[in-house]
Amino acid sequence: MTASTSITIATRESRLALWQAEHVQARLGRELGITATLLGMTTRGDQILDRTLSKVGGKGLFVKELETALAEGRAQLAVHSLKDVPMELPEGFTLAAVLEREDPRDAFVSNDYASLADLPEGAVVGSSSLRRVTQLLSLRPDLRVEPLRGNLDTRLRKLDEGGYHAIVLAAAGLKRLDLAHRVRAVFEVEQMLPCAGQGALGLEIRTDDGALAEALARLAHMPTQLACEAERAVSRALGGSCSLPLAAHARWQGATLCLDAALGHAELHTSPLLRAPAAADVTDVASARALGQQAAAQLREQGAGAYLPG
Ligand SMILES: NCc1[nH]cc(CCC(=O)O)c1CC(=O)O
Repeated sequence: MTASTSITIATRESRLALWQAEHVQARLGRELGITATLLGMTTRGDQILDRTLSKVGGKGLFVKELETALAEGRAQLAVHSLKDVPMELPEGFTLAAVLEREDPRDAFVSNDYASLADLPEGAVVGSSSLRRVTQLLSLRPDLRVEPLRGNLDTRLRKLDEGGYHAIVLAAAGLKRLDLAHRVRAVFEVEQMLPCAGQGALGLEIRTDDGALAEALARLAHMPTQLACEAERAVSRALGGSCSLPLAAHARWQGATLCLDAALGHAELHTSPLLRAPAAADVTDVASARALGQQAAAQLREQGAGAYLPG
């Protein structure tokens, strides 16, 4: 790619998606000399607000329309929150780079309470994420967890309208939108293990676009990319479905990647969580994925089979 190259970035139109696309647009210009324009699109995932996404087709709903734009040549690059990207991309598409991760943790957001521990008995907490629901109930079985969908602004508005005592959101999204002041407490990862890829951005392109792949590789942050490879491999090894209450988070200690995975029961949200800690020296994608597969195997040994949807 030359300095005069210009491309189109396909993006969803939520404030967060646009922030992320503009962030990548700025980096393309600054670091690679590539001019990019944005193509905003509405996806099915943005339109379905009344049902839990896992029941209507899951994460893929946020990326399909963007992939169609890539396939038809209306755009060359799609910017995604990595956690919304399915574990297996359709034939013809590839993740060219994963960018350095923002804070991967979940945040406790409330107008009246400083932390989860402060919530009164039986308080109502908003979340539609099975991963968050199972972990919340394992920390505080007395809570009532109620569905909460929509983009970040919508979810905050529903909190402010009084529908919930508190809600749980990704810290990364709130920080990116200058909403960090809404965070009352950040969950330590041991308490509320994040989902695979949380806080990271994934850059998706057509597999046949070799020149763009080569250019984007320079934006990749390898420690994040390998950590996310390990996290995503856990999910892939368990079937890759987003209707699983599955958490996977990896951290570096020197050259060692420390991966934690937690699985809740797909239907009985009060069943105890299964946990698999695993660690290995990781140097490349293959060793990162092997670590994720090892954690998934540990979950299976603990009885994950009975936790997976039938
Ligand atoms: N599922 C929606 C979604 N996708 C990415 C983020 C936040 C940013 C990120 O985790 O990268 C969010 C909001 C949330 O989970 O609270």
